[in-house]
Amino acid sequence: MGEPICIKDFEEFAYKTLPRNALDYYRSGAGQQETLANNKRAYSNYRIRPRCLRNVAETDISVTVQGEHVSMPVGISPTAMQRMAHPDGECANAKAAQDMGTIFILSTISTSSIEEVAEAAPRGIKWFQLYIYRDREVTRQLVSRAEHAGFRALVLTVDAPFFGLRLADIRNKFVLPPHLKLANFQGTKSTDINKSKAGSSLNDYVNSLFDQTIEWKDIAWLKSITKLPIILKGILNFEDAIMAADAGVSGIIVSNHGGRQVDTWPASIEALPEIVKAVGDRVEVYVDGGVTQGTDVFKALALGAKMVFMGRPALWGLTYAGEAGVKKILNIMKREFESTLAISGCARISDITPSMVVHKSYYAKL
Ligand SMILES: Cc1cc2nc3c(=O)[nH]c(=O)nc-3n(C[C@H](O)[C@H](O)[C@H](O)COP(=O)(O)O)c2cc1C
Ligand SMILES: CCCCCCC(=O)C(=O)O
Repeated sequence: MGEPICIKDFEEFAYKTLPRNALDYYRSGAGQQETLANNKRAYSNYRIRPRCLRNVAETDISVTVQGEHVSMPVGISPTAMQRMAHPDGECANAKAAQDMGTIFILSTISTSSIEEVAEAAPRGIKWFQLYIYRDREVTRQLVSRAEHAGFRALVLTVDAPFFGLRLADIRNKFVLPPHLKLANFQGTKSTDINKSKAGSSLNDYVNSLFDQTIEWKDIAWLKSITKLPIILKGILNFEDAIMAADAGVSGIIVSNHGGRQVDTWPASIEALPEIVKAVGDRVEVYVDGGVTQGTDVFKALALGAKMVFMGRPALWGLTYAGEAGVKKILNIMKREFESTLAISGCARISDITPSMVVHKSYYAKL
């Protein structure tokens, strides 16, 4: 293969290179993986209706997110255990995002610690993704460490009280390779996913340590222990979006967890419009899942997202060349989005209007 020039090229490289245990963990969706496939396919159900003769000589793709200047509306979603893709793992990913001026979200389940990532990318806009542990002291400490390390927001994942059934991980009896650790928990029982079990060790980990009792009232608890803005990740309908806004969160990531939790949940882009309609002006709305092209970014923004995030593409970039690989991925997305924007008649993001993206049925009806 020559130099990769689109996200699919990086994916193909990773599929040929990564060990089976890691590749299957990264690529899998839940069940028969319909939602996983649909996340991508659903973008093809939308068409861009371009405008012309609108002076696009100079383009600006920067955006303000949670009050901060971000160079492009594409950031990096939290994905666990990135050192299986590259020895520098999350540190390399965060550095690439810093260099590109965009947001990096660190997973609780990372193989580089909060402090290591902060040291690697001190100037980057970093958000910390939080899972709430039954042991609230563990949770409290994660929050406090993220605050001290300069993370600027907490992303509370609300779609994973239990772990989705990912068949390949169960068949492979997934274990984290012995040279790697869950770096935020050195020396505690929360590190224990290196040992072989009957099925995937991930299911055991989540089911025994995450707090399945959390409810809307726990958002108030989280707010009481932090000053950071709270963003809920994993909302897929307007009812929950309204409750999130009522609970005083600062943002929502419309997400089905990359199709990894329950198969046949809607594609994220399908769920986005009803959420934007319900809460668009009250909280910032972002989306992830299946974003692999600049045209996807344009569509998501026209449908009301402020920003999109990508999970797996960054893992494929890491696999290819660590920090440089993720930078290449982000540069490709930047170039593709700039090209889509300008050639469709927009010089800046505020020029994108809802009427510029329609469901494909619009044309069937004409
Ligand atoms: C390998 C992998 C690990 C993930 N780990 C986490 C995690 O630790 N926390 C979380 O909130 N979401 C996690 N996610 C979900 C991502 O944050 C994101 O929602 C999803 O990957 C977006 O879809 P995409 O991969 O098609 O871009 C993970 C996804 C993948 C693929
Ligand atoms: C060790 C448990 C892994 C938990 C969560 C990681 C994740 O969210 C995923 O989708 O995988």
